[in-house]
Amino acid sequence: MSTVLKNVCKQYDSEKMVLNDVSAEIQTGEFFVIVGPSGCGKSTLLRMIAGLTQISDGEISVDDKVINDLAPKDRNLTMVFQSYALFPFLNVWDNVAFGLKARKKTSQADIENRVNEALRMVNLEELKDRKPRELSGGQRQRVALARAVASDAKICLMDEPLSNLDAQLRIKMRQEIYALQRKLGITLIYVTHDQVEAMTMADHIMVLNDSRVQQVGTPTDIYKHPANEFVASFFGVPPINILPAVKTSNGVINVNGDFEITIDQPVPVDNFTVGIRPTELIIEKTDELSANASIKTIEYLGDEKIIYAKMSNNNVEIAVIVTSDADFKAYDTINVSATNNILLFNSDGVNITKAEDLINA
Ligand SMILES: Nc1ncnc2c1ncn2[C@@H]1O[C@H](COP(=O)(O)OP(=O)(O)OP(=O)(O)O)[C@@H](O)[C@H]1O
Repeated sequence: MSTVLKNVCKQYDSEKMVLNDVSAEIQTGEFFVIVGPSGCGKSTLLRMIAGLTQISDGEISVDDKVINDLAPKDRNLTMVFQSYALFPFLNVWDNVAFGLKARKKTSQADIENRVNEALRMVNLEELKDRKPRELSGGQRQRVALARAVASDAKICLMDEPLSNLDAQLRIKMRQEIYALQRKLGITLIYVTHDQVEAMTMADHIMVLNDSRVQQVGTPTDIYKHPANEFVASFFGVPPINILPAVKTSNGVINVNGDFEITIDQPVPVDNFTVGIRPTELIIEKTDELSANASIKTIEYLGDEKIIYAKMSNNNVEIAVIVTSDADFKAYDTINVSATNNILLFNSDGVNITKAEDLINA
């Protein structure tokens, strides 16, 4: 049982393709996150699943039934928008009950039970008589969530539901949405541009960019085995360092003309780049003559420091994470090297770390 997107495409009028050949399988009961930079087509894809936007080509099916031409109300799903979409003239209770009442299929007693239970689950029982304007952003978001909880839809779609909240509330609501999804066992398809939200909540993540799916996988997969340079750079703060490299001898590569790494895999001959996470770079203070980089700025993050440095060749900038007691300051000259826990990308940006064709070469 699942929601399947098969070669889904979208083109608005004569504009360029907004979504090109999008395919994925979303399992029933999973937390599925669609993530990507602004304008990559996330909301369009969600709206197509909801039936609010027509698809140009391809197929969307739920439990083996194609739903391309089904009206939104017949799709057995509920949607939480970024703007919450609450009715300003209705109080909290009536906002949550609205969809159930409109469907006319549910008895009054059932409506009351479900609305009360939904309000209890999102901790809003006390505020049930208030109007949306008398609520904080987080409370409004909870009303929108309660509405989704009260419906008996098996699939819930959320479009950047936390983007209007401050950082602390976002973390709290993130945990609440995650707990609710687990408790209710619904399929949740969640759109965000925030890689941390994607990483912390998803069972599976779809990464979109340039109108195409870059990768679908678990958070661990996506972080450890990114399909390409884009995915590698999208996840991780600060982002992975992407540096030019050349092969010097078997198993040894020279990075940016600055330092060498011995790796345990065959190395491509032509142009390639290496991806090194900020935790995998090693730095030590040294005198100017033997230095291959100098520190520009340092950010203190409590337990850690992020060191931003400039390599001596090509003005390439790097970010390194060190423990907060490491003794570095701006303008120090340093020697940079790296562990061999790195990624290799070919000239098209495709991840070729441990690629079969290299191993068999
Ligand atoms: N109704 C429309 N008519 C024409 N073009 C549209 C329409 N809706 C969206 N687009 C275009 O489609 C592209 C994808 O938009 P969409 O809103 O799906 O992206 P997004 O990834 O959700 O972006 P954001 O994170 O900024 O909300 C954009 O270039 C946008 O301008």
